[in-house]
Amino acid sequence: MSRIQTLEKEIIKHKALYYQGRPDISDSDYDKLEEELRKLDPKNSTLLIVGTTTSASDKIKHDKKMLSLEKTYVVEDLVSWKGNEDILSTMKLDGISCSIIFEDGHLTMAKTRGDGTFGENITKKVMWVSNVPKLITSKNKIEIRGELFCDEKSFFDLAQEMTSIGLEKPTSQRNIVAGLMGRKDNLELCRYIKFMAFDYLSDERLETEDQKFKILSKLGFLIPEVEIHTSKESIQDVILKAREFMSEGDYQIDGLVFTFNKMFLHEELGETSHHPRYKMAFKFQGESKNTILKEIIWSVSRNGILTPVGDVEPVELSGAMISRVTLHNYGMVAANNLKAGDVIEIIRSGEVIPKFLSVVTPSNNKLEIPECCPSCHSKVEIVDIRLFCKNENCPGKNKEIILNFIQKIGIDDLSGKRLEELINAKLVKTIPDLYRLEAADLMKIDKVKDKLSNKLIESIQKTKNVDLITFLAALGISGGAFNKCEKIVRAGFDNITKIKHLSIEQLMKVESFADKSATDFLSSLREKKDMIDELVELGFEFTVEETRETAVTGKKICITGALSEKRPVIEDMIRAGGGIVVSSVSKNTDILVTNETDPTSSKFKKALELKIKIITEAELLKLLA
Ligand SMILES: NC(=O)c1ccc[n+]([C@@H]2O[C@H](COP(=O)([O-])OP(=O)(O)OC[C@H]3O[C@@H](n4cnc5c(N)ncnc54)[C@H](O)[C@@H]3O)[C@@H](O)[C@H]2O)c1
Ligand SMILES: [Zn+2]
Repeated sequence: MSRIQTLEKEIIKHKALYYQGRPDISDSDYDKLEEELRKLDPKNSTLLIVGTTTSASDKIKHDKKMLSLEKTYVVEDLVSWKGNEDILSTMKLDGISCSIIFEDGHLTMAKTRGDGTFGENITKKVMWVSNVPKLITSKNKIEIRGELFCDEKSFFDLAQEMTSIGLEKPTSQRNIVAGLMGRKDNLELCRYIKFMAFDYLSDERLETEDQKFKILSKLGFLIPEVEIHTSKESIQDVILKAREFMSEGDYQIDGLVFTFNKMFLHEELGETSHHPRYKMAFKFQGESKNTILKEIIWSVSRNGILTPVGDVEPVELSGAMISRVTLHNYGMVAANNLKAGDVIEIIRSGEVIPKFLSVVTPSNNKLEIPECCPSCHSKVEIVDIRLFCKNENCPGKNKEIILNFIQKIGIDDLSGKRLEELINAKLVKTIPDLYRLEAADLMKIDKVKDKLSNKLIESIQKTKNVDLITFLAALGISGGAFNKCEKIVRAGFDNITKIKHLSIEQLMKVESFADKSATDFLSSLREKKDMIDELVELGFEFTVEETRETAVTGKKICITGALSEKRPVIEDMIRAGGGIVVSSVSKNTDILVTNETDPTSSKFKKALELKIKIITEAELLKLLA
């Protein structure tokens, strides 16, 4: 058999397994097979197959074909595809696609995508999906398309229920959805599945894509957050947001889907046999590998959540050696019965922290869930899928709060280890305590000599003159990352008094704050008011940098190696020039700043590999001038 024939066979086999929820290989390994075939035979018809043929006896023909999506990993591709048209973005859920038909207001049929032409009848199962309305107000025949998916909390509950009734534990949030849709019994388990709608097909003539989402929402369907983009900057913003969601969100996404907003363009552009030309998926390239989980380490975070990190046998993933992966939360550990010795699949996508994906081979060890906080030993509380230390004075939690502040405000000489010594010596309990420290205090702790303590005090005191956005971002307000605080300050809330008196109405008018995010932000800010007053009393003064239009405006810039000034100083200069500081190099990075001449750092090597512009500090200063 030729290599081409072998690849064709392999691809078809793996597709069939994957769409039944029983993949044999990782997505990145599967993608490599497609890539290889594309190189050998770009027009091979196997590459045009949508999904997999269904072997089910109950096959239903789709009125309109259900296609796959064209994908890219590069922002520039999206921007050139967009041209001057407005495009709309939604998160790309990683579940299985589903079409639901309503006639005379009643749900009459639900089917999978199948091979795009014929789908499998899953009506009985979808009847169990509680967030799918079974009766709607529209009397016409309409078709709703969307994704069936399983969120973290439901996965946790589902895994428990499946074990309790003697079924095999589900392997992953994605696979279990396909698995349940293929089951002949226990249909009630489908009540743990949710549906998110993203397409509306009817005889109605609509002008724009976003009208569809308004209709879907009115009919009672859960819809993804929709944003319309007119510029490259806003596309980059939403990609950044999706990236955050990938590591922190409670359901799985594998990118974003972009669609031309004007419906007449859909007709004009049409479809290939594989995908519509008016849609484009932006995916985060991820590589996954198997490794051994050596130990689960729990630590308490600044919001009191006990987070599990997996210490794994080092493996190389997308050019970096990985020895630690996030195991997300208690729910994930419990639902997957994670324990030392398990062989697990881990993934690293773009700049996202490497994370656990699924268990490949379980070990014989026992699942161990901590009963006490690793820092203060008080009893932990279980809230849904998270373990909490609710002790207000938990030293571990306080250390994380203060350490976050130290790093964000830029007290470079104060390491986590030294902070721990200060906390243990009862010299520091809160952030303001840092600013009350005197040289004599510092000399009480081990190895801190006269000269060093003066230098440390100087570094701390220097940060009292701070850019307002940096200060706010350092406070650790919930939902108050740098880019969010920047939006608030740039919206005219440019002094601390205005910030302290922010109202919910005002905040909701600021870009990217909605009802819930605004409420969360304000209640968290309120808790920190006394501390802000204390810091002001200790002599804090805030500045607001004017941003200027420069040659780096809108550019994503990464720094590596030592520069003549401290990192935060250079970073502030970049931000003041309208640039965006990023922490690692990816395809989306525009510039790497370094004074290295030889590629020693991994960022340097990666930038060379991706042909990203590399400039020196001196050249950066010229661009900022
Ligand atoms: N591991 C394996 O063995 C294996 C085998 C086959 C395929 N795969 C993986 O499957 C993927 C390819 O599958 P595909 O062809 O179904 O394409 P896809 O899943 O990448 O994209 C198409 C689907 O995205 C879904 N979608 C989710 N959110 C959406 C939104 N907001 N708007 C529009 N659509 C949305 C739709 O259901 C649509 O059918 C690849 O990632 C590949 O690695 C893996
Ligand atoms: Zn604690």
